[in-house]
This record gives sequence, C-alpha cells and structure tokens, in this order.
Amino acid sequence: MPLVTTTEMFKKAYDGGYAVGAFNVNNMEIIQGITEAAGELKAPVILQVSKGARAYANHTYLVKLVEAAVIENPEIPIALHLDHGDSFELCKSCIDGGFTSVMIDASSKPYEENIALTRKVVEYAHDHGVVVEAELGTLAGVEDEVSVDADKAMYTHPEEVVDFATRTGCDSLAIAIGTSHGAYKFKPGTKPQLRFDVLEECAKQLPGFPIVLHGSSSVPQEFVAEINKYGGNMPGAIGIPEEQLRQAARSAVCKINIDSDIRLAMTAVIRKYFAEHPDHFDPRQYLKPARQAVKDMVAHKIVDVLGCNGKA
Ligand SMILES: O=C(CO)COP(=O)(O)O
Ligand SMILES: O=C[C@H](O)COP(=O)(O)O
Ligand SMILES: [Zn+2]
Ligand SMILES: [Zn+2]
Repeated sequence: MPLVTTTEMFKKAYDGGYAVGAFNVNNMEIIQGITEAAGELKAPVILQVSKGARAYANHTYLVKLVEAAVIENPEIPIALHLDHGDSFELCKSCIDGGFTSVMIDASSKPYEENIALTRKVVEYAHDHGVVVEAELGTLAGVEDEVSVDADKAMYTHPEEVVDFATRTGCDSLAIAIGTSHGAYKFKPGTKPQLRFDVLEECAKQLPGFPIVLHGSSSVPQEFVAEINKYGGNMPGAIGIPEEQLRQAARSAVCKINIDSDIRLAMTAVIRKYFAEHPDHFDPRQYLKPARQAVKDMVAHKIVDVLGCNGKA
C-alpha cells in the first residue's frame, strides 16, 4: 500500500489499547532496521523526520528511501511524518514534498500564538490530505534548541486541551507529562515517574482523541553499559521505564516517539565492533550489525512495549 496518514492507525490504536511507534530516521540503515522489524511483525509504523534529519540527509534522499521501504514492505501501513516542525514554511515544504503527516510544535510560544500558527498549518495540511500533530506544554530537556530544566518543565494544563484542539483543528496532540528528549531524562537517584494523572485528565477532556508522547526512549541500560565499556562516556543516562510506556500505550496515547534508543543501539554496536576489529575499515562491516541492532530494538518495542504487532 502507498504511504498513509495516521488517521486510521490512531483510530485502531485508540480502540485497541495499543500505541504505534514513531521512530526518527536519518539514513538508510535506520529506515531499513525499523521497517524490516515492522514488516516482519505486521505492525503499523510512523517514520519521522526532524528538521535536523532533513539538514543532514536532504529531504529528497529521505523521501526516496522511505518510498523504497514502502515498496519493500507492502503489507504494513507506513506514515511519513515531520517531527517538531517549527514554522509554517517547513510544514508546507514537507506537505508539498510527499509527507502524510506533520507536527507543528509551537508549544514554546504563548498560547494564542500556538493556536494561530497551528491553525494555519492545519488549514493548509487538511487542504492537501495531510494530518497535523500539535503540542501543548513544555517537555524538559533539549527542545527546539531551547534547553528546559527538569524542574521548570511545564506539564500540559488539561483545562486547555479542549479549547486548543477545537480552535486549531489538529488531528493529534502531544502533551507534557514528564517525558523529555535525549538520553538524560531523570537525575540519577531520583525515581522516574510520569504524571499519569495529567494524561488521564487530558484524555477525559478529549474522548477518542489521539494523544502523543514525545521523549519516550527507555535508554536501555545494556546499551549504555556497552557504550561505556567500549570507550564511551555516558554516565547517568536514564530513560522512561518501559512499564510506564506500556501503561501509556494502553491509554489514549496512540503515538510514542523514539529516537535516542536508536542512537544508543547503533553506537553501542559500532563501538564494540571498532574495539574488537581495529583492522576493519569497510563501513558495511559495522553498519550491518548496527542496522540489525536497530531492528532488534524496534522489534522489542513493537512486541513488548507498544503492543502493535499484528495490527497492520
Ligand atoms: O520525541 C522524540 C522525537 O520527537 C524522541 O524522544 P527520545 O529522545 O526520548 O528518543
Ligand atoms: O525530538 C527530537 C528528535 O530526537 C530529533 O532530534 P534531532 O533534532 O537531533 O534530529
Ligand atoms: Zn515541543
Ligand atoms: Zn519530540
């Protein structure tokens, strides 16, 4: 099947009590690892491209690689999504350039400006058959090149979500409940805990509406240990406990974003490979196990965390 929007995926995920994985893509090996796992497990999947990914790999290369993945995996629905679009122009360029979904993240702007910009993107997107994810609340960590302190992060105000969703017409909403971007989500020694009360209140206000969780890598400690063992230096890297992601996936959360775990999986394998094979210099030799590590990690998320296997 051709690239799809997330509309049908989210409806099924909402009703079925599971979530669809949204994985960030930056090169061929990442796209292959993710889609081979999703294809074999008959799972719907969202491939998302950040502004940084587009700057790194070029829009056309990424779209064509994703189109190749669609041809190679005809039995699963695949959506191509812009992650953290920060302007109307960037969203328009992706809508015009073949994406089926875009995020406009104006969450760092004042509330009324967030609404106005999101509304503008929604109008253009819907005219072109593309769906829109918006965001309310501020995630801790590094977002939009703004670094937000964990204790200054702003949880989404549930009393705003109906007004926001109604006035913008967005198709899904990313909320802040204590997740954050990157590999250092919680201070060592503190207990990682998402605010499920905030999530439940948002879901109650917007029955049937798909909620999105950003910053949802679990930062598997075996990857961190391998990285540190083979010359890396990532002390105190901590992610979201998978049990809490499972709980979120069963709720109104229909899309769970994972990028850092891809980076960690590849880096761990490549560091080990370099340490064990100092004489090798063919990139295929270390990118092949790195791609396999992405595939294994994604398969684990699909089956053991998201619950979207067999839902294609
Ligand atoms: O939210 C993300 C992409 O938008 C990715 O989050 P992680 O850094 O937790 O993987
Ligand atoms: O949300 C951020 C994603 O992890 C993308 O990160 P990036 O901007 O470094 O590509
Ligand atoms: Zn944001
Ligand atoms: Zn994000």
